[in-house]
Amino acid sequence: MLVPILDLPAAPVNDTAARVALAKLSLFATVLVRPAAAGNALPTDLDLTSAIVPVLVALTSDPDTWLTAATTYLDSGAAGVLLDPTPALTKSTAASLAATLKASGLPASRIHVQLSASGATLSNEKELLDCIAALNSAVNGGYWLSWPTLPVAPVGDIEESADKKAAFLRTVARDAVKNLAAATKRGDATRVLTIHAPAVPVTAALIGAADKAGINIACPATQIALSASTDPALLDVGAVATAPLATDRPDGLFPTVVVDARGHALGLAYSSTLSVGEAIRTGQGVYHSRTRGLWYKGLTSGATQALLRIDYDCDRDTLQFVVSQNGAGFCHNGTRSCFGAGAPSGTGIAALAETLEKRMVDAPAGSYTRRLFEDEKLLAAKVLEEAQELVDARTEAEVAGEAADLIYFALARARSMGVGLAEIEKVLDMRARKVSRRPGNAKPKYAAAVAEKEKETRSVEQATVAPVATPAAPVAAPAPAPVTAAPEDPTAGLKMRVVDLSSVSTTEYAALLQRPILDSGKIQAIVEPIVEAVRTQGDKALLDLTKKFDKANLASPVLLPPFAQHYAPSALSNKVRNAIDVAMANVEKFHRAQLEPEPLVVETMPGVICTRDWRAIDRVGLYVPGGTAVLPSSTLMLGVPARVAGCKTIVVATPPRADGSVAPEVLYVADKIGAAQVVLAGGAQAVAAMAFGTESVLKVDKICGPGNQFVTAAKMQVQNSTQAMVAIDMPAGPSEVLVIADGDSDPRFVAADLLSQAEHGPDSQVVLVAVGMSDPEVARVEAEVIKQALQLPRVEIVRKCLPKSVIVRASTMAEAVKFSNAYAPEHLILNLDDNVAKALVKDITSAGSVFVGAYSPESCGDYASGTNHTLPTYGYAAMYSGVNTHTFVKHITTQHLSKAGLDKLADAVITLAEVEGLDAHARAVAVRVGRFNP
Ligand SMILES: NC(=O)c1ccc[n+]([C@@H]2O[C@H](COP(=O)([O-])OP(=O)(O)OC[C@H]3O[C@@H](n4cnc5c(N)ncnc54)[C@H](O)[C@@H]3O)[C@@H](O)[C@H]2O)c1
Ligand SMILES: N[C@H](CO)Cc1c[nH]c[nH+]1
Repeated sequence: MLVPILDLPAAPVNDTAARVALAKLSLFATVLVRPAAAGNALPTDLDLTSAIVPVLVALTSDPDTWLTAATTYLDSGAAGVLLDPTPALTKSTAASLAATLKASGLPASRIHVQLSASGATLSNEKELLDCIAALNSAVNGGYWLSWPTLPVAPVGDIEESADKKAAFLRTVARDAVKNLAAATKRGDATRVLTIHAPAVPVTAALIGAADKAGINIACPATQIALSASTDPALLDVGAVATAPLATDRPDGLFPTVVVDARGHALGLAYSSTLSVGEAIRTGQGVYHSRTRGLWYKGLTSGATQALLRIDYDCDRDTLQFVVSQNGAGFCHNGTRSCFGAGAPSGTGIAALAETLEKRMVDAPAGSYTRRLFEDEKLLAAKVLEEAQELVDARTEAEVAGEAADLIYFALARARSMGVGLAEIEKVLDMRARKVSRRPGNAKPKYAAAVAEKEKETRSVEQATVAPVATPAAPVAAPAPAPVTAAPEDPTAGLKMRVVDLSSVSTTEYAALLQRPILDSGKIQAIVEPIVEAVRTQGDKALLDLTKKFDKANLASPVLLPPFAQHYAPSALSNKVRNAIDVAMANVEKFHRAQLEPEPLVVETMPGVICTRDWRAIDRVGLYVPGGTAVLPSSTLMLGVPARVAGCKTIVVATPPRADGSVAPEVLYVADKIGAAQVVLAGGAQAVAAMAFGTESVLKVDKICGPGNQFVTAAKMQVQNSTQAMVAIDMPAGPSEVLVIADGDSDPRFVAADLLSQAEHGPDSQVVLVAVGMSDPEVARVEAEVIKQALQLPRVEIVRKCLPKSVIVRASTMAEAVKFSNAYAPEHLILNLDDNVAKALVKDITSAGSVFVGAYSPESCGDYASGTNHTLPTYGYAAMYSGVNTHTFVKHITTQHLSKAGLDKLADAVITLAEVEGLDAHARAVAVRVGRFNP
């Protein structure tokens, strides 16, 4: 087939000639649309459905630039992009281009790649075949062969040859091109080789012969006459459009199936080169009547057709005209279709849309449809009502019925605003062509409404279950089911309990120090079989558990570096990369400073020298939580100190998303810390896999990182296993914060800090110690908490956390500090005047990390200030430190005693050995200092 090359004028592209040319050429061809300058944006209203847009690929630079350009063109609806690499591809650059493409997630079916021929004889055939082989897995659109120096083929030879295919191959394509065309098709048949050889005059015969060899021919659109022309130098558009066709009919016509935009057959007609040319030139349904010759459909009846597209059939002897039929219809009997009257535009949604379009004009006054169109409020209420009913529907029949109702009112709403089904479908088609995806989260107010509704349903369900337990009532009509439940209090679950330290008993005080966690026995009972399954069954159990808990069906439980190959570069904006880089730099600075530069050397007695030095732990496993939030910050908080310490093997484990992928932000950090693998698993199974190792997962010596109760329990369990021989950092469970504030603290800051940890998970706990605050001051904080919580997308998690949280009223700062030390919070925020807060730090004896003053929000420590955010929870801050560089090292001591030194120490050692009755110990000294002669 012919592929026209259309050069757009310089921006702004408002050139009508270019638009008209694109519209006409798109009727029968895929068009290469070249912006005036490479990479230029194209007008958003340009219909690119049949267009391929070139994108320059600088192989030696950051792929981000060309990937962004390609994504933008594909998002604007372009059928494809033609990647034009510089320098010309080699086998190895083709392989890395394929890897980049695969990782990018761009659809292979819309990717075309430019190859370059080097000379008249295609001397680089082997190289081109290698490139095609390397690219085929990532390229399913097609290949272009640019062949500037191809010798001019004798036009006459081609046109006059009886065997056009043979002539074509002899003079233009040669055997090498046949090979390329075959390689292009390998695997599936969708790819086509397109040759652009400017030195070869393009003729209809050339296009036809090439098509038979499975090759497209490209030529500038300016060489095609798109309106009536007598210029012999121009190609007739009808001739080039029908060039690939062959007919065995004696009259030389091509049978033509006529269908509407939905593919419903309207009838059968015949075409000739002349009629096809006229159809393209006029954009109308024009055919060749076997009795009357050229036939402009509807010229006399008014039932004209707008031509939407011309398709070729598989063996190139039949055409399909896709049209939009006007007037009565295609059939001479006045029906839409020659195959029976049928429904106006088919059935279902299309028929409904057409009925509504008619009703908009002719619905009688007072009819329901007329009311709907005229009463905007009624229509709006019906759309909302039907949407809710669809959400509430449970059985298949209910869902089908409610969806039908919603579609009816949605189409009525669109029609009343002048929007028809065609426009809606156009939007849907454009969206289907977009390659960059939005997260698709619901707006907070709708998410909250659904959660509320769920609660409502639960309470209705409970209410209907309750009567079972009550004595049987006398026979009576069943009570009517509640139609609508009373609206619930939106502040439900957002109030914290308030207690006053001055009035609590010792038992109550002790209870306030407890965390809202499940009974550890219960958790261990859940975790134990999981750990055991992974220990004994390795990968198989790991994959099964990942399917069960994370809904991901994986072929392998690990990803290998470089991890950038597992996500599209465009998935990670420069803004996010920069933020991660800033955070990593600060965390590295703080953790590098923790390294002990020199071994500790102490001469305890003359001639007795003791030293202590450190070595990195060889293999470490970093658990990065991923159940309810993606935590690249935890990846860097663990990975940076591990790398700074010099750990040789770093394994990262994180729960995969249901589609088996891992957040690109986590993978970006994994690459930066030099991780050896990313284990696609979460919870107890991930911990067990790293502790024992599996066929795919590397065994580690120490497991670090935070997680939910299951993760923490599994860490505690494997550290006790002599088979695992693995250490852990500490119990870093559900996040918690304790804020000490007084009457001068800004309630907005206090509330924001409490919520920042409350949003982590339902088992988190937040505590406010309010020092000397009056009732109105406490009330202001409570009101702020509610106000800010209601604005959070994760408000439903907050609702589960706050009822387990508490406001503790203390009379004095000393009382507050005493309580905080006993609670030993993971995070302690001193939201107080700077000087007061700074002075208080020395009194803090137990806390994971302290945030000093009103302008030190905990979030800074969570992400980027430099301190670590993996910290002990549950009160373990009383005896554990948070993760730091030392977490990833172990210490080794040495000693050296000179003869004189041993002489001096001998007495003490021999005496103590004798006290313990360990004579051999005593003799090991005595034999050296001449007190024992065996
Ligand atoms: N202390 C710290 O330093 C720190 C830092 C960051 C995050 N956190 C905490 O980490 C936690 C992350 O929790 P998360 O759940 O979002 O992610 P997670 O990755 O810790 O846990 C998810 C995994 O839990 C397992 N799981 C879930 N329900 C289970 C069940 N019923 N039985 C067995 N296993 C089950 C699944 O395997 C799942 O993959 C939060 O509590 C957060 O507060 C703590
Ligand atoms: N607050 C958590 C530690 O308990 C760490 C974190 C990660 N992302 C946000 N916060």
